[in-house]
Amino acid sequence: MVNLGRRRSLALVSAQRHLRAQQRVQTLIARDQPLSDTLRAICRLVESQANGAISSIMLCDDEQKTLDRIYSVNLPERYLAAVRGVPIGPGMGACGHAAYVRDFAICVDIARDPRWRGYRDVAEEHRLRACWSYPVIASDGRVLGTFATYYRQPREPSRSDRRHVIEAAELVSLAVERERNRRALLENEQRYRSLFTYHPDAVFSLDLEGYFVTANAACSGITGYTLEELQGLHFAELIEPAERERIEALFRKTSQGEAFRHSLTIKRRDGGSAYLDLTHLPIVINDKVMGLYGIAKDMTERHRWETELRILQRSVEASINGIIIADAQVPDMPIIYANEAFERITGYRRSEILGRNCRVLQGSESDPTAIARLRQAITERREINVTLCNYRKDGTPFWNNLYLAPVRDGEGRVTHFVGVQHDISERKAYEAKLSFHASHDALTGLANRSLFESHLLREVPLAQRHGRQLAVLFVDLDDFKPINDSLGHEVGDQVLIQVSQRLADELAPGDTLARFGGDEFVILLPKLHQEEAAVRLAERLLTCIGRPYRVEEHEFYIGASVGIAFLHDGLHNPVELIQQADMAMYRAKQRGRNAWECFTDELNDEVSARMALRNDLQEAIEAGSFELHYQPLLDAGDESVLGFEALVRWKHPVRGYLSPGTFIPLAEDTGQIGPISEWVLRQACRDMCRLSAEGYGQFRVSVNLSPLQFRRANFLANLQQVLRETGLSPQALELELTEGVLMTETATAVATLHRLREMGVEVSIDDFGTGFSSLSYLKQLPIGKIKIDRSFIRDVTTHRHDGAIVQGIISMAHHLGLTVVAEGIEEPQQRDFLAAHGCDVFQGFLFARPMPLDRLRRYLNERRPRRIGAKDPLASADK
Ligand SMILES: Nc1nc2c(ncn2[C@@H]2O[C@@H]3COP(=O)(O)O[C@H]4[C@@H](O)[C@H](n5cnc6c(=O)[nH]c(N)nc65)O[C@@H]4COP(=O)(O)O[C@H]3[C@H]2O)c(=O)[nH]1
Repeated sequence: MVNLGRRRSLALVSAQRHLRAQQRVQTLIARDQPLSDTLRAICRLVESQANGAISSIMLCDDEQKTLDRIYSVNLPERYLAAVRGVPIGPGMGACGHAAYVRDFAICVDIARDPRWRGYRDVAEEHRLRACWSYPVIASDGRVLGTFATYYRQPREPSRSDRRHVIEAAELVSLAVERERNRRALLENEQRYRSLFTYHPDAVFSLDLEGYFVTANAACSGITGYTLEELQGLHFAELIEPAERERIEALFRKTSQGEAFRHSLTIKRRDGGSAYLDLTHLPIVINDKVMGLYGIAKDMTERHRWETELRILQRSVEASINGIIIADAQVPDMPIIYANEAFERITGYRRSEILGRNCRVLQGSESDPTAIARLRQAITERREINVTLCNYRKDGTPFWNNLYLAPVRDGEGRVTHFVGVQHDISERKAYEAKLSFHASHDALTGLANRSLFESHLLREVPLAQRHGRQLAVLFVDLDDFKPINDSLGHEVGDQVLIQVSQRLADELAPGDTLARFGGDEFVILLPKLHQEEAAVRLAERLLTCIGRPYRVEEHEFYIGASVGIAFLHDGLHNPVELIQQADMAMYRAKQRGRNAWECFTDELNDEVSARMALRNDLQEAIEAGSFELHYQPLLDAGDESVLGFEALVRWKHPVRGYLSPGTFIPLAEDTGQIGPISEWVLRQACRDMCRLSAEGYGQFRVSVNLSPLQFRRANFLANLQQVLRETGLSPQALELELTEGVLMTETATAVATLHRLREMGVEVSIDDFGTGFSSLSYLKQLPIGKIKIDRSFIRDVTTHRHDGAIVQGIISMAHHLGLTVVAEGIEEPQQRDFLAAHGCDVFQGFLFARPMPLDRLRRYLNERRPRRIGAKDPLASADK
C-alpha cells in the first residue's frame, strides 16, 4: 500500500513536472523565442517523461533531401556532427527512414537493425542501442523533420512511449511552423518595406481623415517636406486650391473602396509646384477600408516636356512654312511627317506624300547645282539652306527656300531630317519685277538705257569677231513736247506707247528697241547685212511714226528725226555708237526734222567743237564773263532814242567776241540759256536804272527771251523778283519772243502773256515774218509790237516782193493796233522806204551798232534823249 502510495505520489510529481515542461515549451512557442531553445526544451520535456531517454530533433533542408539540422540536449556534439545531414531515404538510420516513410521508425536494437547500417559504428561509439524516430509533419502535409528518442539499451517502446514521441513531434511541428510563419511574416514585411522605402515614386498612406500616416523618402523629395513634417499633415494642404475640390471627391471615393489614377498639381513646400501622376488605392483590412495608399509619380519634367512638345507640335502644325520630317535611317529617306502648310504649298495630301522621298517635288526646271548641293549636305549629314524650283502636284512650279537640318539621337546618330519650306514665289516674282523695272522702261515696257547698253556691249564684240555690220538708230520725236504740255501727260504717255508699238512692229527678232526716257527711242540692229538696210528701216520708221495718232478725242501727227551710227574701226567703246547716233539725229533735226541722218567723221568734228564750246560756255557762266551791249531803237518820226535792245556778248578767251548766233542756240539746246538769260535780264534792268539815276532819262529796254526761259514754271516769279531787286519799272521793260514760241505755246503761255500785260511789261514778236503765224492769230494775244525780220528789210528796196510784204505787214499791223519795228536798217533807202510806209520804230547799223554801256552813255550824251512820257511811239502804240 505504502509502495503504491509512493508510486502514485512519484507519478504525480512526474506528471506535474511534465506539465510544467510542457507549459514552458508552449510559452517558448507563444513568445516566439528562438527555435533552438524551444526545440531543446521539447527534448528535455520528452527526456523527463522516460527514464534514460535521450532526445534529438532533426529538421529538413529546403529541398527536403537531407536532415541538415539537429538539436539535442544530451547527445554528444561529435555524434550530432556525424549524423547531421543524413539523407532522407530508406535505411538512412531511424530519422532518415522515418522522414522518408513519413511514419514511425522504431529501431529496437541499432546493432541489428539494417536501417542503421551506415551509422551503426557511430551509434555504438556513443553507446546508443535503440532509437525511435517519428516524422514531424507540417499542417500542410509537408515533412519538416523528425523527432527521435535514443536509449542506451535495446528497447521496444510502450504505447505511452509512442504517444510521448508523437506528441513531441507535434510540438516540434507547431514550433517550427510558428517559427516559419513568423519568419515569413517578417520577410513579407521587409518586402513590403523595401517596396515602400526603395520605390522611386512617392509612396504614402493616409488615414481615413486624410492625414499622412506613412511616407517614403521620395515623398519628401517631391513635396519638399521632411518625413517628420509629413506625418500628421493633411493631404489637402498640398493641393492647389483650384484642384482641391476634385481631389477631395476622389479621396472620398477611394475611402469607399475604389482605386483611382489621375494627375494633379501640388504645391511644394518651397512654393513651387509639382505635377504628379497619382494612384489612390484603399487599404482594405477585413473587408473594411482602413485608410488609403497613394503612389505618386513626379511627372513635372515630363509634363513640362510634354507641354513643350505639344506647343512645338502645334507650332509645327500651324506654321505657315511647309515642314516635313524624313526618316534618315530608312533607305531613300521617306517622309514620315508633313504639316498642313506643306499640303497647301505643294497640293499633295499627307496621305499621298508620306512614305515617299522629297524628290517628288523636283522637276525639269529644278536647278541641278542646287540639288547637288542638297544631296551633298544630306550625305554629309549637315544642315543646308538652298533655294529650289519645286513643283506642286498639279505641275505648277514654285520657289522653295528650303532649310534642311539633321536631327541626332543621344549618341549623335542622324535619325531624321527636318525640312522647312518657305514658298518664296511671290518674292521671286517681285525680284523678277524689280529686275525687269531695273532694266525696262516702266511706261512702254521697252528695254531701258542700261539694258540696251548691256546688249550693245555684248553684240559689238560679236559683230567685230564675225565681221558683221551693226547699227544703232537714235529716234527722237519732233514736237512731242507741245503735245505733252497742251494735251496732258496722259495723252503724251499714250502717244509714247503707240510709238513704241509702231517701232517694235518694224523690227526683226534679235533687234533691241529701247526707250531712253522722254521721246527718245534707240534701236540696236546687231546683224546687219548692208548699211542700206538700216537706212531703209529709218525711212520705214519715219513713215510709221508719221501716221496719225488718235488718243481719246484728239487726233494729231508727229514727226521724228533719226540718227544712224554704224559699227566702224576706231570705236573705243561700244556705247560711243549711241552718242554718234544721237549726234546724227541732232543733225537730222537741224536739217529740217522728219529726216534721218548718218553719223560721219565730219559730224563728229562738229559735235566735238560744240562740246568744246559748251564746256567753254559753262566756264563763262561760272565766271560771269558775259557783257551786255545795247542797240538803240529810234522813233521813225524824229529818230529820237526810244529805248535799247539788250544784246548779250561773250568774249571767248581764245576766239574773242562771239556772236550770240553762235552760242545762244547751243545754250538753248544744253539748257545753259537759263542762267545766261537770268543774268541778261538782271543786268539790263540794273543798267537802265543806272542810266536813269545818272540823269540820262528813263528808257525802255528790250530783252530777248529764250523759249526755255519763257516756259519755266517760275518765270513770272523770277521776273518780278528781278524788277523788285533792281527797282526797274515794269513799263521800262519789253520782252522779245520769237513767233515760234507763241505758235506752239499753250494756254499756260497765253496766261503768262496776260500776266505780263497786267504787270505792264511789253511783249513784242521778234523776227516777224519768218514763222507761219498770222497777224490775226497774234491779234488775239496780248501783244503790242512786232519786229519785222532783218531778212525782209535787207531787200526791201531791191526785191519787189519783200517791199510788198513789208508794206503789207505794216499796214495790217497798224489795222490791228500793233506797233511795227524794223530791225537791220543799214541804208538810208531802207529807212526812207520804211518811213514812207509808216513803220514806227527803227533799229539798225544805219543809226547805231550795239554798244557797251559806256559807249551808250557817250552816244546819249551826243543826242538829246527822249524821256518816257514825252513823245513816245512805243507807249502810244501799246494796246
Ligand atoms: N546785219 C545787221 N545786223 C543788225 C543790224 N542791226 C542790228 N543787227 C543785229 O541784229 C540782231 C538783233 O537781234 P535779234 O534779232 O533779237 O537776234 C538776236 C537774238 O535772237 C539773239 N540774242 C542776242 N542777245 C540775246 C540775249 O541776251 N538773249 C537771247 N535769248 N537771245 C539773244 O542773238 C541774235 C543775234 O544777236 P546779235 O548778233 O547781237 O545781232 C543783233 C544785232 O546786232 C543791221 O543793221 N545789220
